[in-house]
Amino acid sequence: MSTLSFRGQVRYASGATVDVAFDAEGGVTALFGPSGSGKSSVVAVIAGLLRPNNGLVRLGDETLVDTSRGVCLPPERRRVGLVSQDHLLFPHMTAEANLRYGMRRAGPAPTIGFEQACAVLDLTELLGRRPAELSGGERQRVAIGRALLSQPRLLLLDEPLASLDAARKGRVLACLERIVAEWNTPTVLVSHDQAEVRRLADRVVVLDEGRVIATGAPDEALAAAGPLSWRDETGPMNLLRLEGVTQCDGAWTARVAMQELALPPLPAPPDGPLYARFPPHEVTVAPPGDVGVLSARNRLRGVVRRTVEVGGAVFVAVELSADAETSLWAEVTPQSAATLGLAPGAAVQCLVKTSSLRVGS
Ligand SMILES: Nc1ncnc2c1ncn2[C@@H]1O[C@H](COP(=O)(O)OP(=O)(O)OP(=O)(O)O)[C@@H](O)[C@H]1O
Repeated sequence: MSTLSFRGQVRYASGATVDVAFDAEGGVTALFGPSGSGKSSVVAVIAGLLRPNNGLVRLGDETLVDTSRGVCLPPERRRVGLVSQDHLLFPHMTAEANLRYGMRRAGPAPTIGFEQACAVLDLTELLGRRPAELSGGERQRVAIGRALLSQPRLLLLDEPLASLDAARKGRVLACLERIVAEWNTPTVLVSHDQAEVRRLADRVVVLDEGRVIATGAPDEALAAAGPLSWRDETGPMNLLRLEGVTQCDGAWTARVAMQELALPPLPAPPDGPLYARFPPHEVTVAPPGDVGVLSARNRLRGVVRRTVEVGGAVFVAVELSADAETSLWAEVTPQSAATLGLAPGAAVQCLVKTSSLRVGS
């Protein structure tokens, strides 16, 4: 198993600096962060497309970059399989020829065979087609297959799902899950999608403004990184993984941290993991105990872990009882935070209207 040890500093002429260090020991390591946080710079340094001003990058016992000794291996000698958003398949070659091109770069004792890769990535029907005759998701699967067949010591996936719609995303995600389970090739996944990260990653490195602001298991690292990193395209967003989703008399419910959550109606029984998304400003914080009759059906009990003031609002991280791994953010005014005594250790309940929840994969 190749461990990636990354230390790199890049200073751009624009004044932007990326200064990042992390270790990735097998499994899937996600680089997560908002736009401009430095993810692509780190990928480019690992792949050999960008030489850092200072850096020491090692993969297993091989040194890819050591600026102090003037070492910077060219991309083709790194055995890093890169799949990026603009999957660069050869347009004049069929899917099969693209895949076999990947195999030409493999070492003498391949561990991943052609038929096996086609089966896992669902490519068998597509082999005779050229890239222009494939959908975005199909092209992405061929690109992943080609990278895998080159027997990389490290798979580098740079936002592999970014340009796909929800259905195609689900299909490629399922393929990635199978790849991880089948071969356990050490993988670095770049993403700004929390759900993707939680589903695939063993550990997360959260970047912001060119620095590492948290690392650890997905829930832990994302919670530690604070509300500004818990974003989707619409702004700060909570994301809770739902367990035991069931329907009874037309009402859908699920469990989160051993507590019950009432869900809005779902079109169909879930196929794969489901998440509830809701913005922190949709959460009402109340003291524990009876708060009387309210329209909000969801009352999640927890303990305040920390508070962060951002732009005149107070974001409160609440660790849900019975599962300290799961937390959510509530946004309140400084006045409410003071009145309610929202400080670390305070017991609270978080009221969330069912209609505020968006449920999806
Ligand atoms: N070629 C360049 N010249 C000057 N500045 C750059 C260059 N490439 C990146 N930067 C700056 O370096 C910082 C990190 O950028 P980087 O592309 O690594 O971030 P990112 O997290 O990959 O962003 P995105 O999610 O938008 O791709 C940003 O401030 C960016 O403006």
